[in-house]
Amino acid sequence: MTHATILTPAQIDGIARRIDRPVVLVGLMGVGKSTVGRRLANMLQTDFVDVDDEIERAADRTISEIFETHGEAYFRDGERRVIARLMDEAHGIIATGGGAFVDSETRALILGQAIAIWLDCDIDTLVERTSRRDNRPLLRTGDPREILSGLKDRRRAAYAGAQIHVITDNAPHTETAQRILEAIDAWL
Ligand SMILES: Nc1ncnc2c1ncn2[C@@H]1O[C@H](COP(=O)(O)OP(=O)(O)O)[C@@H](O)[C@H]1O
Ligand SMILES: O=C(O)C1=C[C@@H](OP(=O)(O)O)[C@@H](O)[C@H](O)C1
Ligand SMILES: [Mg+2]
Repeated sequence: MTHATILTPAQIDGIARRIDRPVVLVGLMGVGKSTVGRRLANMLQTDFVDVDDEIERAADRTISEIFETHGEAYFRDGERRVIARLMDEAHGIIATGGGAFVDSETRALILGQAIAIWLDCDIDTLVERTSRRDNRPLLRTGDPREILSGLKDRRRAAYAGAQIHVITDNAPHTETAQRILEAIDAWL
């Protein structure tokens, strides 16, 4: 289904001026947090930060290397620290990694200081999108579809804590970014 609404530059500008907090994208691997987040920041002419990129930069290692060398718990500690710092400094659009909002401390921090958007789409789409790159260590431990389905069940309650829920399905990046803006506009 196509979504007919196209926001005009003036409408986008109007929404941008009303956004008084950072916007944090949460949801499963492959839903589009990193790529749609960047598009959204471009549209709003604001800054974009990807938490995974910040962790990689701080550790001078890729996410896969961090998982291999130090394990997931170490990665989660870094993730918690990076988000706490970003919430202090924060503005603009922040893409989290899929597990970040599951941590209750991180979730509370984000909900207190930002607008959390849960991006959500069907498992088939997530499986297809995450198969394009081999950069998600959690999906290497078994069948990606089973892993993603299990994570969806286990994480749903945490993601549902976000103030805004946007179902993206197969809409292209720009359309998804526009839907997010419309949802923020309706929520503010
Ligand atoms: N709405 C979309 N339409 C088409 N492709 C998308 C969409 N969202 C994400 N993708 C693609 O799926 C892959 C994973 O997206 P990414 O933004 O890295 O997801 P996340 O950060 O949520 O794991 C990328 O190849 C990206 O271009
Ligand atoms: O869901 C998760 O636990 C993870 C998601 C990844 O980010 P994306 O959601 O951007 O793929 C990355 O943080 C890490 O591989 C763990
Ligand atoms: Mg990402």
